[in-house]
Order: sequence, then C-alpha cells, then structure tokens
Amino acid sequence: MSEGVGAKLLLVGCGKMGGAMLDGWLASGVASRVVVIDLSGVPQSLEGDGRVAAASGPDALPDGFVPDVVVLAVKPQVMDGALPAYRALVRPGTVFLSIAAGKTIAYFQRVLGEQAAVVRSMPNTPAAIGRGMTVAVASPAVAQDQVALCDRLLHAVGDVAWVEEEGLLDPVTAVSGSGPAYVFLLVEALARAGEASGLSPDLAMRLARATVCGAGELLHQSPAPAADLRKAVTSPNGTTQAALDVLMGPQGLQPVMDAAVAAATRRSRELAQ
Ligand SMILES: NC(=O)C1=CN([C@@H]2O[C@H](COP(=O)(O)OP(=O)(O)OC[C@H]3O[C@@H](n4cnc5c(N)ncnc54)[C@H](O)[C@@H]3O)[C@@H](O)[C@H]2O)C=CC1
Ligand SMILES: O=C(O)[C@@H]1CCC=N1
Repeated sequence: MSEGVGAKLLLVGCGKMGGAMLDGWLASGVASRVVVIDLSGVPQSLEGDGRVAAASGPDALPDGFVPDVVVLAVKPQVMDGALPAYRALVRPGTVFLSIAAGKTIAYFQRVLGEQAAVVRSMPNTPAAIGRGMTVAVASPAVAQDQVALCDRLLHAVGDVAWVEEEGLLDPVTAVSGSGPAYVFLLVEALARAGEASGLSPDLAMRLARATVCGAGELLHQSPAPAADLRKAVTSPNGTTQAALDVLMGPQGLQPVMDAAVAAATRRSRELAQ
C-alpha cells in the first residue's frame, strides 16, 4: 500500500473504542475500505457507507479482500477465544494492530505465530473527537512502511507516541488509556461537592462540566505548564489557596492518584495472563 492511498482495514470488534477509531479513519480518509467483524455488525450510523462492510468471521471476508491492517479491538477477556481464527490472515503484507489492554506482543506471536507483524497500542476515548492520545510499540517483524501506516491511522484520531520498551504500555494504560475516566469522575465529584455546599444539582453539574471543559481547552491551547496555569488561578491567601491546601496536602490528590495509577498498572499486567 503506498502513502496517500487509503488502507484496507479489517476491524475486529467495533464497540466503544473500535467504533470511535473507525469514525476517525473514515473521516480522515486514511482508510479506503473497512470490513468489520462484530457480533453487532456495522454500526447503524455507517449503514449505507460503501466503504464499510460486515463479515461474520475471518473465513468469510469479501472476495479478494486482503487487509493491510487487522485491528484487534475486542475485550482482552474475549481475545483468547477470537484470536486463533485470525492465524490464517498472517502474511508479511498484513500488520496486526492491537488496542487491547494488557495483551502483549509475545501473547499475539504465541497465538498467531512468531512471524506475525504486531503493533501493540493503547488509545483513549477522546479519539472519538480526534483528540485521542495513543502510545504504540512495534514488534521486530513490523516493516517500516507498516509502522508508518499504523502511525497514520493512529494520528487520524489524535496524538501518537511510539516507545521501544513494551513494559511502558502498562503505566501508559493507567495514565492515558484509563485517564479520561478519572477526569469524568472529577466532574462528578466537583458537582457533588457543589451540591453539598448548597448549589442545585443542575447548576452544580453545569459549573463542574464547564469548568473541566474550559480548563482542559485552556491547557490545550496554552503553551504554559499545567502548574503555571494552576498558579494563575491561585491568589495568595485566597479561595483557591484554601482548597489547594487540602488537595495538595498529605491526604490530598497525589497519594490517591498514585494509588489509582498503580492499581490500573497492576491490572494491565494481570490482563496479560
Ligand atoms: N473503552 C476504552 O476507553 C478503551 C478500550 N481499550 C481497549 O479496546 C478494546 C475494546 O474495548 P471497548 O471498545 O471499550 O469494548 P466494547 O465492549 O465497547 O467493544 C468490544 C466489541 O467487541 C465485540 N466482540 C465481542 N466478541 C467478539 C468477537 N469474537 N469478534 C468480533 N467482535 C467481538 C463486541 O460486540 C463489542 O462491540 C479492549 O481490549 C480495551 O482494552 C483501549 C483503550 C481505551
Ligand atoms: O478499562 C479498561 O480496561 C480499558 C483500557 C483502558 C481504558 N479502558
């Protein structure tokens, strides 16, 4: 496949994450043809899109369809049952791009064969609006043009970082893969605290939501470090300082975040089993 021509993708699992990435690939034109294998078929929003077709399994692909990339986007827990059937698609011209938490390159090579070209990656749900963050690592069997193709696919839904050390994918999963959930929880907690201080539920949620969205966008648009943006809100001996004395104290956010990220990192390692 040459650069500039859309890739042929086989998407295995078209749920929340696979579906979000598929929208981005179609919108950007990086994929010209996508065959979806999912128990639920093609998402309703894409029915009638001539670039997308459904297949019941890897042995029932449309005539002549040879994927450049097989995207593995099923839950780690169903991967064991699903993956062996894809061994038949292993060939030098096809790269397997996994987004599954925990599942290692060694695991994929054990099931698909040593010669399988595998990229392990960890995206996140802001990919749905082109603002995802993905970290990826390639096995030695992946050719340079396949790295470039995976990079184009991942860039179509946000920012991308490549790493050499696969072990980093576990803390990556804990920080950016799961991270959007921590931010949504922050909105929920801020709204609940506003309610506890006397605001109506509607107003409290409106304020919490707008504050996290506005602060996130400010961070996105500003070259300043997060700490500087925080300091710009904090007047000496003012209200923010009073709150930050709690949040930055010994029982504050950092020890809780450390414990949360450590727990998610451990769980990512467990999912490899
Ligand atoms: N949701 C998230 O925030 C993120 C998820 N991931 C990873 O993405 C993968 C998918 O997660 P979600 O999209 O959240 O789950 P999901 O449950 O929304 O999607 C999984 C899809 O796989 C389909 N499926 C089940 N068995 C199948 C089979 N044998 N063949 C083909 N399709 C099958 C289901 O019908 C479903 O649509 C997981 O491995 C997860 O670790 C990675 C980064 C972020
Ligand atoms: O919770 C999970 O296991 C997946 C991986 C990162 C985000 N969701």
